Amino acid sequence: MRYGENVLPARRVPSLPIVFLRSLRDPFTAVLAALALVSTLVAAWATASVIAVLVVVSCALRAAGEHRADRSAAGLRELVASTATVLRRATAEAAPASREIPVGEVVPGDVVRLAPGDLVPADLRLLRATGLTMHQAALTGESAPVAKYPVDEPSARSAPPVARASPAEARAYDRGAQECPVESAYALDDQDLDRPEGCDQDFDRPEVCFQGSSVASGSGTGVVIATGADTRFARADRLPEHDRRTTAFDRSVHGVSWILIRFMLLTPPLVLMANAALRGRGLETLPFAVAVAVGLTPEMLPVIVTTTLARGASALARERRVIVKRLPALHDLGAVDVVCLDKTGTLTQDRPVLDRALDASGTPDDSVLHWAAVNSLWTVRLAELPSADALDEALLDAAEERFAEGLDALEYDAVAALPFDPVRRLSTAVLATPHRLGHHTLVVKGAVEDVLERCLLTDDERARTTELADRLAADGLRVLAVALAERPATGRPFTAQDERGLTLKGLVALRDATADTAAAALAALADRGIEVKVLTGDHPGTAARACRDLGLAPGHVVTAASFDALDDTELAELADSSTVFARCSPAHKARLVRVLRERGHVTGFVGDGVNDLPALRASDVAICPPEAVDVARETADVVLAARDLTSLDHAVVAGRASAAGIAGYLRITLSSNLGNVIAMLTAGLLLPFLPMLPSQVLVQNLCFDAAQLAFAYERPRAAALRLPLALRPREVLASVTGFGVLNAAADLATFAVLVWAVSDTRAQPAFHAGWFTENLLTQALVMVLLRTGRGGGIPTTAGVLALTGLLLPLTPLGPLIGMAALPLAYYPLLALVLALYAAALRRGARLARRTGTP
Ligand SMILES: Nc1ncnc2c1ncn2[C@@H]1O[C@H](COP(=O)(O)OP(=O)(O)OP(=O)(O)O)[C@@H](O)[C@H]1O
Ligand SMILES: [Mg+2]
Repeated sequence: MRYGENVLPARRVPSLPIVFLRSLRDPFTAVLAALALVSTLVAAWATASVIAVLVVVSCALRAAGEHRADRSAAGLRELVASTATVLRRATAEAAPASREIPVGEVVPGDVVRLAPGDLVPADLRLLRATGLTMHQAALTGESAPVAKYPVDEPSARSAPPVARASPAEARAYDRGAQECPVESAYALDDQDLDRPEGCDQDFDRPEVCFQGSSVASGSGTGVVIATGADTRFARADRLPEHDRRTTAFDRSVHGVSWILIRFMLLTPPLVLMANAALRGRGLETLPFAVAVAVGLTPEMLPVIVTTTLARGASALARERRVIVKRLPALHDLGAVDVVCLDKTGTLTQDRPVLDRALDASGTPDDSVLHWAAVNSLWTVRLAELPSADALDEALLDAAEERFAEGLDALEYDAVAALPFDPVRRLSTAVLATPHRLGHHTLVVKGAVEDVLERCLLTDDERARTTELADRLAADGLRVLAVALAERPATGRPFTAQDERGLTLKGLVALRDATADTAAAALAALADRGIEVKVLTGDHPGTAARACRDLGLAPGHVVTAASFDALDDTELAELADSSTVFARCSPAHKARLVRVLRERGHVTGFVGDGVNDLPALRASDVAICPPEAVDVARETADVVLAARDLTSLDHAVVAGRASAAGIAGYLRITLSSNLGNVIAMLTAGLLLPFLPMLPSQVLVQNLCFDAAQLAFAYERPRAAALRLPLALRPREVLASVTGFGVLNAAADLATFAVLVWAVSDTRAQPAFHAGWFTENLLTQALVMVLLRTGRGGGIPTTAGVLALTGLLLPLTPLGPLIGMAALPLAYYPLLALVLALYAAALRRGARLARRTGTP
C-alpha cells in the first residue's frame, strides 16, 4: 500500500513499552519518584530502592493492565466501526460502482460519497454537494453545522472522476486547482502549521470536508486528497478541547487523587518540623518522613481502576453485547442519575407507516400523499448518496401502493432540492412545472408548525389546521404538513428564502410503533433510581402519547421554543422538574443536557440520529443503539445491544459494580493508610526512637499493595447496585477520616500494650515487630469487614496477609529488616485490641451504610 492505512496516528494501539513509559507520567508515580530522589540525596539507599521497586512494580502492573484493556477496547471498537462509501472500478474497463469499504482502506484519489450521519473518512475536496452541512466541532469547537459546497465545479473534467485514481491522477486534481485562485490557495503544506490562527481559517474552507467532521444534513461527493497521518486533523497541533471537559470519573477518582497528592507532599515537611520541634531530631528523620508519605499513597489505585473497568467492560461485551468504547465511561455510567433519550428510533421503532392523508379541512385527500411522495422522491433522488430517511421511505411505499401507475411515471423534472435538515425541519423539492415553460413548482413538506409559518393563511385557517394536527398527534401519529408554491424560474439557485407564501395542501399522518423493549427498559431505569427525560424533535402531542404508551408519565410537555428566552439557571430548574421536551433542535437537546450537568446531575444521553450529535457530545456518557448513524456510533461511549434498550440497564449495573469496587478499594486502603500515618506520627513524637524503620514501613506497604489487588476481582452486593453511585471526594474523605482515626486508635492501643509487654523500650526490634504484626492484622480485618462486595478471594487474601503479619518477624527475614520475636504475653493482649477494633469497625460500617456514604 503506497499511502499506508488510513488511520490517525493517535488511534493506533500503543505498544507495551510506550504504555509503560506513559504510566510513569501518573501523578502518584511522580510524587513517589520525587520521594525516591530525596532519599537518594540523603543517602537513604534502602528507602530509595524500595520506592523504586514500588514504582516499577505498580507501573508494570498498570501498563500490562492498560495494554490489555487498550487492545480489547480496540477490538470492541472494531465491532462498531463504520465504513465509507466509495466509487471504484472493479477492473480498468468496468464502470465505477458504489462500494462500502472499511475506512482504513480509503486512499488518496478515491471518490467518496457522503450522506447524513456519515463520518468524513479522510480529507476530501468536494466535487458536488446538495444542501451539505457539516459538524466540525471536533476540529473547531464550533457546534453549529457549517455549509460546504464545491467552489470550482470541475467543468474540465465533467465525466465522473475515476475511482481509485493513480497518484498521477490524484495530482491532476490538484493541478486542476491551479486554474482557480481559491483552490490554488489550498495547499496543506507545513506553513499551515506554523500559522497559529491558520488552523481555523483552514477549517473554514467551504470546498473541503475534513477528516474528523461529519455530515449534519444534505449529501456530497468528494475526492480524497489526504489520508491517515497526512490529514489536517492528524496534523493539527491545537485542537479544541472536547466538550466533555470534566467527567464524573475525573471528579471522583482524580479528585480524590489530587487531594491525596497534596497530603503526600505536605507530610514529609510536617514530620520533619514536628520531630525537630518536639524531639530535637534533625535531618536523620527524613527517610522516615519519606516512608510515611509513601505509606499514605494508594499506588495501586491506577492498577485497580484499570483492571476493574476493563474486566467490567469485557464481561458486558461478552454477556450482554454492550460495547464500552471508553473505559472511564463505565464508571460514569454507574454514577448516572439522569438519562435523556430521544424518541424516534430509541423509544419507537422508527418504521413509520402511513395512517392517513388529509386536506387542510380534515377530509381524506390522496393528492396530499401524492405531493408528499413527490417531495420525498426528488429530495432522495437529487441527493449525492441517495438514502431515504424512514419518513420518506414510508411515504414512497404508501404512494406506490396507492397509485397504481407509480410516481415515476409523473412527468416532473426536478430542478433542485433542499434536503431535510433537523434545524429547519423541512425539505423542499423544486420541479419544472409541467406544461408551463419557465415556471417552477416548490413542494415543501415538514413539521406542521414550520410549514404553516411559511404558508399564506388566515388566522382562522391556521388555528384550524393546528388543531387538526394536534388531534392527530394526540393519537400518537407523526404529522407532516405539505405545501406548494409556483414561481417563475429566475436562473439563480433556490434558497430557503424562496420557501415563503406557500399554499397549504394538507397533512400526512404516520404511525410509528413503540420499540418492543422500551417500556421494560424505562421501568428498569426508574427502579434503579434514574430519572428519565425525553428530548425529541417531534410534536409535543406525539411525544406525550408515546411516553404514556410506554408507562412514562409525560406531565406538562415543554416545547423548545418556549425556553429559548430562559437563562441557564431558569432552564435548569425547568429541566429538572419536567420530563418531556418536544420540538428540540439539535442545539436545544445539547443545551438541556448541559444545564442538567451544570446542576450536578451525571447525565447520560441515548440517541441514534444526526440531530442527537451535539447532545451526545455534551453528555457525561454518550450512549447509542447499534443501528445509530455512523457519527453517533463514533461519538458514543457505550453502544447498546441490538434492538434492546433493556441492555442499558445491564450496562448501568455493570457501571455501578465497577464504581462500587473502586469506592471500596479507596475507602479501605485510604482509611488504613491514614490510620497508620496518624499513629506513626503520634508514636514518633512520644517515643525516644522511631516507631517503625523506613524499610519496615515500605515492606508493610508492599504487603498491603499485593493484598489489595484482590479488590479488582470483587463482585458487589445487590444493595450497592440499587442507586446511582457517585463517588464524591468530600464524602469519601470524610468516611476515610472516620475509619482512619479508628485505625489509629487501634494502633495506639497496641502501642500501649507494647510499652507494657516489651517492658524495655530500648528493645526496638521487638517493638517494631509488634507494630508490624498489628498493622497487617488490622489491615486484614479492614479488608474483610469494610468490603462492599463478595467474592474476589478477599477472605483468603486477608488470611494470607494476617499470617504474613504474624510469621514474618519470626522468619529470617525479620532480623534482616530489624525485627525480633515478641514475648508471648503480647499476643493475648493484641487479640483483645483486635477484637475491640473489629467490633468498632462493624458499627462504623453499619453506620456508613445507613447514611449511604460510599
Ligand atoms: N424527511 C423529512 N422531511 C420533512 N420533514 C421531516 C423529515 N424528517 C423529519 N421531519 C420533521 O422534522 C421533525 C424533526 O425531526 P428530527 O429528525 O429532528 O427529530 P425526530 O425524528 O422527530 O425525533 P427524535 O428527536 O426523537 O429523533 C420531525 O418531527 C418531522 O416533523
Ligand atoms: Mg432520533
